[in-house]
Amino acid sequence: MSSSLQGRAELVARLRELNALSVIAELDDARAAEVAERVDELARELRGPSAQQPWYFRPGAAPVETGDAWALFNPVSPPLRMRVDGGRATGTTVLGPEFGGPPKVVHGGYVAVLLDHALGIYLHGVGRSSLTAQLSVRYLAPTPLGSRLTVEASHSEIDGTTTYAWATVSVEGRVTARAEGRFVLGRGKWRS
Ligand SMILES: CCCCCCCCCCCCCC(=O)SCCNC(=O)CCNC(=O)[C@H](O)C(C)(C)COP(=O)(O)OP(=O)(O)OC[C@H]1O[C@@H](n2cnc3c(N)ncnc32)[C@H](O)[C@@H]1OP(=O)(O)O
Repeated sequence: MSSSLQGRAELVARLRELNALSVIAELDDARAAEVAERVDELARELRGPSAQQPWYFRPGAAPVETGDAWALFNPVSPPLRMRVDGGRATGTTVLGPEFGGPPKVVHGGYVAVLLDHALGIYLHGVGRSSLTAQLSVRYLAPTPLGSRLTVEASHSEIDGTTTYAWATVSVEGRVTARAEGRFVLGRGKWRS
């Protein structure tokens, strides 16, 4: 990664930490307001004309594998980098307190994001870049915060422009959530 992109990645890493600390730090309201003012000072430096789309969508802007740009450079994405190999996509991640729903448990919506993202990267990796048409998630056990999660995705059937695919989230070999879905080949720039 070029040094300028390391700067981008570092900015996002610090923002992630700030997100996490904002939900766990012991702060009274006055101290929280003080910190907010200092964060706003920083934001003022960045305000001004900016693109509508994330910078990493510009052609050639982010020389990293597809999907990694989202994980590395978007501070509200779960930090999940997937590898597609041997008919399967696999990745691992640890989600911090900012992704929490019930105490100590990953919010179900973020679990669905992990599954959908893994499926998107898998389909792109096998040359079938698709949009999610339908996704059904079975939450089999609570997905813990702060533990190493393994995310896997693959497909079961192809029917014309439709791919039926599945993904799982596991912790220590135990599946906590499984998604099955229907994905339709994207049009235009999505069509690979
Ligand atoms: C640096 C760069 C980084 C880049 C990162 C990139 C990776 C990012 C990865 C992250 C990505 C994360 C992933 C995301 O976030 S993807 C974003 C979330 N998904 C969407 O926004 C999709 C919105 N929907 C659509 O655009 C269209 O409705 C689609 C494209 C889905 C279908 O369009 P269209 O209707 O024109 O297609 P068709 O007429 O050829 O139908 C085909 C077949 O499909 C059936 N069908 C259709 N819809 C549905 C439905 N809703 N449920 C069930 N079935 C449905 C339909 O009946 C037909 O079946 P059959 O009659 O043949 O049996």
